[in-house]
Amino acid sequence: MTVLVTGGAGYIGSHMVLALVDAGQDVVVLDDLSTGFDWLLPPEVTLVRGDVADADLVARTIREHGCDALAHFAARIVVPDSVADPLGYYLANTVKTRALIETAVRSGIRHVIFSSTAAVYGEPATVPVPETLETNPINPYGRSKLMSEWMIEDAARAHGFSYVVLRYFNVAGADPRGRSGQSTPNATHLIKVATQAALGRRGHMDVFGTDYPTPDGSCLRDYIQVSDLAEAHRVALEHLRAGGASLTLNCGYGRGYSVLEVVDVVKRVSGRDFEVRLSPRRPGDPARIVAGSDRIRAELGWVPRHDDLEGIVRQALDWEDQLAKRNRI
Ligand SMILES: NC(=O)c1ccc[n+]([C@@H]2O[C@H](COP(=O)([O-])OP(=O)(O)OC[C@H]3O[C@@H](n4cnc5c(N)ncnc54)[C@H](O)[C@@H]3O)[C@@H](O)[C@H]2O)c1
Ligand SMILES: O=c1ccn([C@@H]2O[C@H](COP(=O)(O)OP(=O)(O)O[C@H]3O[C@H](CO)[C@H](O)[C@H](O)[C@H]3O)[C@@H](O)[C@H]2O)c(=O)[nH]1
Repeated sequence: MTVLVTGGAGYIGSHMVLALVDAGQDVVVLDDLSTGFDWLLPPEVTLVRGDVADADLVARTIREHGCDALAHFAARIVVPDSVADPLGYYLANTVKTRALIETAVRSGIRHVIFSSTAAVYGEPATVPVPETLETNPINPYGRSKLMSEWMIEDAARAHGFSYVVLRYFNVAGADPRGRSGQSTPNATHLIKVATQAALGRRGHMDVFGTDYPTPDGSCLRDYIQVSDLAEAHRVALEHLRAGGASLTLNCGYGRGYSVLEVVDVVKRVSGRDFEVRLSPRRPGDPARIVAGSDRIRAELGWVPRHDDLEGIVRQALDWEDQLAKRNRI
């Protein structure tokens, strides 16, 4: 029984690959390397380079590797880009997911784990957000992912596979053993940007919006450490393979930090000061989003081990050192 991991050469997918390999499981990665890196993968893992919408390639990969499960990470992920290029996002995240699920159904995949997002909730009136809250995405990225959730639910009902949809909140940090981390040179994620500023790899950073209805005026987010998230996938897969029911689960810790608080933590942990510009709001950003995390703990027995913002920032800084040592910046 092998797991097909799409987007496995990316930031989060590569941590899932490590979690599976550490647990002694067989994995094959399908990735077009558009934003991923083959050097993030452990040597024992096969990388098939190609597109998730290439039905022949996907069917052949599933057949040749004897895959029973699919973990679908491949996507475009930047909220403001999705506002600028909605049709590109619907193609990458919705149309291609439809094609992939069709091939998976035809090829006999039994279990699907799907990377969804807190962006499906949009601008919730209260936080933390339970999974039962009505979805109401406010940007094309969130809409593109919500449509995929619906397709997976409908296809599972019609074709008899089981699924876990995981709605990630803000993913951060790196593998504690230094094997992977956020490696995109022009990444837009807050903790990556702030650590690059701390290390002098950027001249300054911007805080996008200080007039939000939050305690300090900057946006609130729930930062989940990437190996804790990978572990959630591993236990979700175990649940499905044991015959467990399909589920939709938030992945977060249930506590929000503001952008300004995160910047302070990066300054404190790195011991470096850097220029922070208070800039206008970025399009598509909700003011605050924090996970209700009771359901994943109850349903999967998931126990996070890295719920500590300082530790997450330290891992992100350590990974930047690794990138420099490996000449990857
Ligand atoms: N990073 C976050 O904070 C966050 C939050 C919520 C949800 N997610 C979701 O998690 C998933 C992974 O995100 P990430 O942060 O690791 O991004 P990433 O860009 O590092 O990884 C995406 C991977 O998918 C590959 N890919 C993209 N399109 C492909 C295609 N058509 N065919 C084959 N491979 C393709 C890329 O090369 C890359 O390796 C995405 O589905 C994203 O929507 C991420
Ligand atoms: O240089 C920066 C980068 C970000 N931010 C702010 O920091 C917060 C977090 O921004 P990120 O870009 O790190 O993350 P997002 O909240 O926009 O989105 C992330 O989390 C979402 C779920 O909450 C989605 O799933 C998405 O894929 C993922 O990128 C936002 O308020 C953003 O405006 C800054 O102020 N300056």
